[in-house]
Amino acid sequence: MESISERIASEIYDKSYAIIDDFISEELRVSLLKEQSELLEAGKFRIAAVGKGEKKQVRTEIRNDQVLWIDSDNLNKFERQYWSKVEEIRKAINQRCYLGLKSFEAHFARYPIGSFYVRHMDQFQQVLYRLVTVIIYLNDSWEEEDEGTLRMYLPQEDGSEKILDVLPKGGRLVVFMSGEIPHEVMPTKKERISITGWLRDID
Ligand SMILES: O=C(O)CCC(=O)C(=O)O
Ligand SMILES: [Fe+2]
Repeated sequence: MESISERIASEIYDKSYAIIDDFISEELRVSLLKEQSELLEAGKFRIAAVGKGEKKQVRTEIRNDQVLWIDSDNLNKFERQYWSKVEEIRKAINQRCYLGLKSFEAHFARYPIGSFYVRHMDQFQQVLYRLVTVIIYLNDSWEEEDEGTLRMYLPQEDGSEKILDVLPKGGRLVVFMSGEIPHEVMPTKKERISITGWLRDID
């Protein structure tokens, strides 16, 4: 039987994205959410920046979430559980799509009420090594009226785009090709928590 990772890899191969509900257990989701709120309390989060290197700057008209990078050399028990599940995805995508993915980098992201991230692409000049975006949502509950959807602009064969709105439901995993799918976070009406990461072709 096909594993979840193999299913993700074949969906990435076929349509450049995959959405998997209940990718992590409730126990793991709650533990990661709790860790996030403790780190927030401790003042560890920073206003997210855009760009990289010398071009890096805070531009709150583009994005106004807060992030905290996870140190992949010092993972705690729960982070390690998530990393090992992503590792399965990395291997499966490499087998199916020959992308040569080597490593994973990720940060917690917190979107306070009213915050957003305008349309963008995750792979650009400074970060061409970001090949696949992997997002896990940690929210306790999410309804249509909470808004804050991930809006994906799926390129169509005829050159047009198809909009796909994804609710950031807890336990839901979204994977997509970083250089192929423009996307945005619509303004949220409820605090919105996730871990966003990228599979890379560098160590
Ligand atoms: O949280 C999301 O749904 C998307 C976040 C995002 O696009 C990013 O951090 O680059
Ligand atoms: Fe993004």
